[in-house]
Amino acid sequence: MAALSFENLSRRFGETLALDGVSAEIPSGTFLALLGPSGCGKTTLLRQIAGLDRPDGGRLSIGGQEVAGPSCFTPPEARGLGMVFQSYALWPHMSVAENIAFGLNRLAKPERLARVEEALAKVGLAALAGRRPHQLSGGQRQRVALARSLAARPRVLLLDEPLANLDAHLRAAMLAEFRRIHAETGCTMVFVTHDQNEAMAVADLIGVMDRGRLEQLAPPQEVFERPASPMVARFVGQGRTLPVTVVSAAAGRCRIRLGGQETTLPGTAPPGPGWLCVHPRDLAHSRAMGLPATVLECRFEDGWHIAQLIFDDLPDVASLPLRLDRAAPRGSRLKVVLRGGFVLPRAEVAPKALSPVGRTVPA
Ligand SMILES: Nc1ncnc2c1ncn2[C@@H]1O[C@H](COP(=O)(O)OP(=O)(O)OP(=O)(O)O)[C@@H](O)[C@H]1O
Repeated sequence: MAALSFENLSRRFGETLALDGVSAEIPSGTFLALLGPSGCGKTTLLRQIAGLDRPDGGRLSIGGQEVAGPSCFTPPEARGLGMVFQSYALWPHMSVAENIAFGLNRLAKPERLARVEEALAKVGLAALAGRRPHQLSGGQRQRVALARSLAARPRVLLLDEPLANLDAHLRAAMLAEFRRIHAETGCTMVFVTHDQNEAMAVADLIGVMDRGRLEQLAPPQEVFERPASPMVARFVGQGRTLPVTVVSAAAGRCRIRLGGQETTLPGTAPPGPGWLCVHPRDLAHSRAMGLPATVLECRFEDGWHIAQLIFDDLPDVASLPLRLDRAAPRGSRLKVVLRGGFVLPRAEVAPKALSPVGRTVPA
């Protein structure tokens, strides 16, 4: 159990700034998930915490102790961390219990055996202690790897895509397991994943990264509902950003004009150009008034009919998805109302790119 502190942490690989001045305070006992597009720096940050790599600048502290900085570097083995990778790295010639005991040689035998027993019980594998890794399923091997890390009672547990090799059902089961173990141990956990749903389901805090920067650090719901930047809005939960005009703003609410209609939504934008950040749940089919649109296509997904719509009065928007109870034929006409969204400031920028369907897309 230890807090993590990053102070202007940077790491460069040639031309690539893999970490670009990352600063954050992660309270002890947090379950932190790092999210972001491929190459944004998640693994680089995890490796810095682990001590597998040195920063070029800035400081990193674990439990209030500086472990990396201009004049200090604590090696991985002295940081009190556990790591679980997507490759479980178990010794094939050792039993489950021996694999878990492997890193505990410094302890007296009775203490070692007690730790192994406790760790096996925590991950629900007590009955399989004598088996070899090849006699286990993928999920069971993952549990052994987790038990091995837990047995050392780490201050911080680092999980690098730990579920990547498991099928969907096992992933869900292991996620629940991580959450339970986190609650039981109070261990600070840092979880790197490509899967947003996974991150949202388990984490107390989500760190969204982009091009080496920490764009937002906040609880899952806040990242979803109050994105700190257009990048976060687009990256999380199939979010979209629509160019709007902010007519007025006060007390955390913005009056916006969209497609000739005005509405008031939460946001941080001053009057002028804005981005309206929306998720599919923010759009609803309306029988009365709303923005007129045409159905481009409709498909069945996750129990919904998802219609892709082109809006008459939003020429700068390529198409937006709308959840419907019933299928809507291509070319049919609908009206759509906004049920939510968040408004961010928009800097006047760059020429707009052409989308594949020939409509302009917001930059
Ligand atoms: N050892 C290295 N040498 C050169 N470039 C590196 C090295 N390690 C990472 N990079 C670069 O640094 C950037 C960040 O990489 P990193 O592995 O941290 O990204 P990531 O967010 O974990 O990506 P992914 O989701 O694809 O695993 C990338 O552009 C990557 O190519």
